[in-house]
Amino acid sequence: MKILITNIKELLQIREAAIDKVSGADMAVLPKIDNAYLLIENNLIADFGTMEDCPDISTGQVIDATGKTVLPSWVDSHTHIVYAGNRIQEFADRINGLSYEEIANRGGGILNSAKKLNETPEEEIYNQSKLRLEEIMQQGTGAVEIKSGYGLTVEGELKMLRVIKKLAENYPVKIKATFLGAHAFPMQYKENHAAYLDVIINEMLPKIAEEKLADYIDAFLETGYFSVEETERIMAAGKQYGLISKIHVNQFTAINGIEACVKHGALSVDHLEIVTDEDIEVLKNSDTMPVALPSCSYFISIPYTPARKMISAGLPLALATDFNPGTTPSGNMNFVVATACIKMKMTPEEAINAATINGAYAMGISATHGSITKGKHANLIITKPLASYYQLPYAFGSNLIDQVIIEGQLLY
Ligand SMILES: N=CN[C@@H](CCC(=O)O)C(=O)O
Ligand SMILES: [Zn+2]
Repeated sequence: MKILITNIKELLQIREAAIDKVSGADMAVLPKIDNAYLLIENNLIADFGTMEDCPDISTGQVIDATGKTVLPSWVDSHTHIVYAGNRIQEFADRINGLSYEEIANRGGGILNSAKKLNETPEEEIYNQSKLRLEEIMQQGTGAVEIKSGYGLTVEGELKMLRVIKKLAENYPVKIKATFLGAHAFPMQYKENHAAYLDVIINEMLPKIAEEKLADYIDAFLETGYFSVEETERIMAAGKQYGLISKIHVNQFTAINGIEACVKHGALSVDHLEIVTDEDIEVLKNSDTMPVALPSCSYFISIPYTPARKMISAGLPLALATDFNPGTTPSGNMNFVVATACIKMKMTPEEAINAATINGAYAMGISATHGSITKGKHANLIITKPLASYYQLPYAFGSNLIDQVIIEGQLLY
């Protein structure tokens, strides 16, 4: 099946030669073709160029994109979209003055979601989660990483990962699964961390590996959650089963966690609301992708990742949503891109690079996703008519997406 998109006003993020990520000053460069066409064949990007060279196709579908922008679909490399129920009461509690930490200390937060998850049947969790997946696909996300971490029991974690597997089987969107058993200590292990690490390493991990349910491993490396040493044990154990780490770190405090993550070859370090000069130095000499989650900063009123400082130091940066019931009940990558421009002072070019090719790197899929490159998967956003692509972050509250193509399939 062929799809030919013609008269594209601006075709963004074209990369003739495949690249895996962009860093530092290169993040400000977003190559594009004006008045372009793009040809899809067998769900892959077969060709693209200026309209002067546009081929005729005798079979297939032609989409006229006059006035519209076409770009790679968003790659959301950090989400928790599989969960049960909601945390609306905690939202109200925060408005009334409680902090995220105070709510967690009262048994709310992650443990609240874990209780709900363990009480809810797998099919019901699937039905709730698929609505969130459908929503983000319509908002232009073509690839998404989904974490476990609301089970915190062997059965609960397996249940979440099975739901993620079923979503991956039933939807065209590219999904990677991350095991996050080390998301919080269940109440009964608060005073016995070693015993819960034993459950993660010796009970959960072997079963997850046996059923091939996870691609990556994660931990919440944070004061009051998992220490540097505990996270190092998790990363090392994951590696034994072929799971590279992607770690929650530096959300509230900087405790030299990034250095440990880099030492263990983490694919990404995520959150980074608090970043020290030493953290930046460590990241400079690594292949680890820093990932910022601006909707989380927005929703719980914590600092934004210091993007300007990091990019000026020559680092790459990826953007993701963190879609979860507690700190970010939104999976809208359009809002993330806009907020990165508005609050983190990233340019539109930097933000789009961060939400496409660098997101793909943070998911381990930049060989196949994240740019307009011949042979890559046809995951595309076709916008409504725009004055220029700057309108995407500028009109931050508008839905500017007209059509979405995921793995060669036109969604609507
Ligand atoms: N910080 C740790 N985990 C999630 C929040 C989880 C929750 O509150 O449910 C996050 O990335 O923000
Ligand atoms: Zn998260």
